[in-house]
Amino acid sequence: MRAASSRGLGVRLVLAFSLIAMLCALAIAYYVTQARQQVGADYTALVTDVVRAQQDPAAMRLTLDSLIDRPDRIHLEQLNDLLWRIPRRIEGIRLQLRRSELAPASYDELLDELAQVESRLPALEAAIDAAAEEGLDARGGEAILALGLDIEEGLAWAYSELNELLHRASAEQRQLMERLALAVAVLLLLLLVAIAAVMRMLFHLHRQRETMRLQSRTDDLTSLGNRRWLREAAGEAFERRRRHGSPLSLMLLDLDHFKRINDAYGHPIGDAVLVAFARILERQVRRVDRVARMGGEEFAILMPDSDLAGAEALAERILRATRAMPLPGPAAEHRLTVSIGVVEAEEERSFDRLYSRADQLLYRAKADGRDRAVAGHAAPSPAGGGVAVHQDAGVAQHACDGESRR
Ligand SMILES: Nc1nc2c(ncn2[C@@H]2O[C@H](COP(=O)(O)OP(=O)(O)OP(=O)(O)O)[C@@H](O)[C@H]2O)c(=O)[nH]1
Repeated sequence: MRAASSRGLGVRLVLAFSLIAMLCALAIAYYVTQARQQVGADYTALVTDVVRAQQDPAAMRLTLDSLIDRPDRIHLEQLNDLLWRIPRRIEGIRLQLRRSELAPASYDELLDELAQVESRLPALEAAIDAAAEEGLDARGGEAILALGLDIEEGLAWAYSELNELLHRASAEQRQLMERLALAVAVLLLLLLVAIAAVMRMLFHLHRQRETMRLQSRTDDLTSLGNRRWLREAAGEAFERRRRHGSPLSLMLLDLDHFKRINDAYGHPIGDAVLVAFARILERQVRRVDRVARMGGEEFAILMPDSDLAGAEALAERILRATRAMPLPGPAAEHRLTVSIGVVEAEEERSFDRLYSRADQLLYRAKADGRDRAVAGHAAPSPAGGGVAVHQDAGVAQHACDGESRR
């Protein structure tokens, strides 16, 4: 009974713990994935734009070189295209930087440089327009080259610094997120450990309570159930009888002249006899029967699904087994006998009333000479003194056997 309920709680605790552990594992996995994706996505977009923008100074340098080598209208147009594209790129990067998590102090200088580049663009644009209208002479070419190189240099420096800043920030943020993820994982792990400890404690408490409950229902000497345990078992048996109408019998057993064993061989031998008798009873009964020590040298057997005839048959076997029972140590020569009262539940609905009837029959068995079972119906006699007893023939025969052995 104890093992089953402890196992039930154990299974429930393990299931609950597994569920919590699974949820924690899912939460960690989700958090780490999200954190990584988030960081990567933010800087990837900005870095991509910066890398694209870095092509502008390179293109500017190339176009200027081509223009100097071979002054041609097409190079002027290419420069014009660049002048149209550069401010848009700068504006896009400026917006993204301001929206980013980067500290403004880390990129303000770079934005200043880009602003200066932007401020130089109209001059270059004017020089290109002039060259386009009036033709490119040596002075115009030098002016375009000087202005263009200035812009190219500013852009190249600003974008390269920006690129480095983004890589550094990205690496730092990734590291930070990894540390955060680790911290969360450790916290969750600690939480799991705490939950496991609480569950373990609950499980132990439950087992302890079960053990105490069991101890309070167990007879220390024989390890049989005690009176309280039998009363509870009887409650269930009466309930089953009420629901299914199945028979229910009770047998009370009291060892005969047990005091003599104690007096002759000492209390420890008396204890050993009680234990040996308990084992005899356990061997004789069915699995559904409930054997208890009611106290002293008195025992009881509750027999669910057993009518009076079945109970008498069991009493008969017990009488025989008790007589044949070898007693321990110095008491080996001594023969033990037992007196038994057997009843089947009738109108009564409580254990106490059933017990009281069985006790009356046990009393009769003792009074009639011991080493016998008296079974049947016992009720206060009309005169109010004794008990009315129906005896089964077989059991009555044993009573005679018992008498003849004296
Ligand atoms: N060794 C031992 N003796 C016990 C225990 N509990 C009760 N007894 C003894 O059992 C004896 C019961 O004596 P009685 O009530 O006179 O009954 P009896 O000698 O069996 O005589 P009848 O019942 O009339 O046949 C007493 O000596 C108690 O001390 C126990 O746990 N161990």
